[in-house]
Amino acid sequence: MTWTRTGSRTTPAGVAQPPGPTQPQPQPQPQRKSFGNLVRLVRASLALVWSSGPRLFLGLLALQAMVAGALAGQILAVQHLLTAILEVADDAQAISEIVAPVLLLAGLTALTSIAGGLQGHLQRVLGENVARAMWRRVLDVATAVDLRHFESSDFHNQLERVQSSALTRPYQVSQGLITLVGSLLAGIGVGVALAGISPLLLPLLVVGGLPLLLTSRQESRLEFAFAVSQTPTLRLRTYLTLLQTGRDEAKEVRAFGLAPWLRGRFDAVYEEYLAELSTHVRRRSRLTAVGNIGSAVVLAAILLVLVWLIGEGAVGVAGAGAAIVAIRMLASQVQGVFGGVRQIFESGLFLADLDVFLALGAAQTPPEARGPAAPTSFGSITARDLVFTYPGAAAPALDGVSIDLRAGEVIALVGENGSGKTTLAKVLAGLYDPDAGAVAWDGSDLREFDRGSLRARITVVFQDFVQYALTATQNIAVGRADDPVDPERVQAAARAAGADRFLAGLPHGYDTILSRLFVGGQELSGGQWQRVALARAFYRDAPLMILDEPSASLDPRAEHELFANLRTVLGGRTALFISHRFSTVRGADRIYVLKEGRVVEHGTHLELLRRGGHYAELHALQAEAYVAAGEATPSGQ
Ligand SMILES: Nc1ncnc2c1ncn2[C@@H]1O[C@H](COP(=O)(O)OP(=O)(O)OP(=O)(O)O)[C@@H](O)[C@H]1O
Repeated sequence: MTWTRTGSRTTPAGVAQPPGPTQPQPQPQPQRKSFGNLVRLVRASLALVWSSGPRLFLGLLALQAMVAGALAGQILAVQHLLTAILEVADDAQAISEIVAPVLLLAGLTALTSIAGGLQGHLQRVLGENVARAMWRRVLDVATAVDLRHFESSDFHNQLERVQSSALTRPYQVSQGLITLVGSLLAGIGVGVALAGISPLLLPLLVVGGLPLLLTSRQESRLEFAFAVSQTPTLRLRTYLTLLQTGRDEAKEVRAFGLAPWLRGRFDAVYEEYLAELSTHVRRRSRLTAVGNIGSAVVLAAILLVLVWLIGEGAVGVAGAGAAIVAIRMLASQVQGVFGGVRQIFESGLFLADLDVFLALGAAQTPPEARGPAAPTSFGSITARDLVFTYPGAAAPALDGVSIDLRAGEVIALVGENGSGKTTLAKVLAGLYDPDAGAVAWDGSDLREFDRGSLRARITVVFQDFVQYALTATQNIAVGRADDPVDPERVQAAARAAGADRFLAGLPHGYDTILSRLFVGGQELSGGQWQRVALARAFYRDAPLMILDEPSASLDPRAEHELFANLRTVLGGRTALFISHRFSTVRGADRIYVLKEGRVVEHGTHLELLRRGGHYAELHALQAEAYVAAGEATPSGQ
């Protein structure tokens, strides 16, 4: 569904294009809405609401029509009641005449209230249905967009606005429309009743709503501009809240005594927001006051006209009483109509924002253009002249990198912090497309293959792998989330990663939840978690395995076992691993040494040592630490 084209680039063919991940996203502006845009917006919103709950939607419309009829009926009942009361004043015998209008008035009032309550319940359920439909779309986009978007603060601001403001808007458009139609129906009903008393009053009442319409359009623009300007502040506030309430952060906040400092920043950010909010609310209140004063002036004029009509004898006393009730009712219906228009207009501004976000998903490669499935195996992988720059970064993280992997090889990447190892791993895994250069499997560029199938052929263990608050089995089996869980393969993967023994010893074995966040959950140590992450990678069973510092948290014995058995466990699969420990790197078939985004050397451990370059220098620094005087052996040799 396309809402509007605000803020996005438009091709000559008129197709909305979202900004690329490396381009700064345009700051959304409150746009003037053309009538055509509003009609498109209303149509798209209605289609969404209809598809989310047609029966609920029809039910709401029926209730709205019922309320309209009941309101008109109330005016007539009031007029009859007043007439009957005046008759009783003249003739006490006429008291029985009062019963019918009283019962009618009571019945219609009850009907209006019951229908109103029911409407509230239906709206709640329908609103949730629509929200679910919108969540699906937003999550589809959030999980499919290029990883680079997540490096951009503009993207996060937009995502925040979509989640906090835009998701409920399609429903609000429909709700605004229902209110508008309902108020219009009720207004017509009451208007007809009022016209029967005095037709002169009708046009005056409609004019009474105009000041509100004019000011509420301005209010909508103010609201949207405020939401956009406050997104970064609100995100910072949420982040500061997380630091003070998060489980992982709690220990460091205490250890460093950060609470007062964090609270200070939190208060300052909140203070800033509250100050902006006060200014915004003052502006809105001024507009609301102007609109309402305008309406009140018109209403006073109408009442004066009514008094004049009574004086002229054009309206009787009962008619005047009923007219006063009708005027009140009609005034609120007119307000309802204009309120509905305002709601649609305001939602439109937010939906334009949502539209740009959803267009990011539309920019993903469509299924028919995804290319062939990646081959199930390869003879060689070649990366040539890779260049990659993170969005907003001044210098490239990879600057002309070339490496080769042959099937069955174990390749190591080494280099100082920030030299580009992890970035290279992500490009080789197809998570980032290089800005220049290419990665090819047996000569075919990775970009030619269907992304999903390519990812199925690669397994990656990141430095900051995810610790799922799921059972041990699920933590491993998410390695192949699309397949049914195979408990035997889960255990085999755990054995290969050295995780089998401690997982089997947990209170519920492999069914234990690996987090204390949930009842019966159990916490693991950092090294144990790393083995679980390795087991997940082994379970995935892909021909290429990329391991980013897989032994950083392992004890020396576990690390030794992992690398001593690596080739057996790999069973002919190709592995690329990143490590800072030369004891683990030395067994690799080939080592690539990165420095400032470039490969400066490559070869076997011995070749690189003999060369006496960067690798030999780093190796010597690490070796020195072990052979410092008096630490070499227990005997001091
Ligand atoms: N998400 C990111 N956004 C912007 N720049 C990044 C991002 N991640 C890394 N960088 C930058 O890219 C460069 C290479 O980072 P990379 O993580 O690839 O280094 P590395 O060799 O893996 O480092 P380490 O040994 O510390 O893990 C660094 O200058 C880093 O600051």
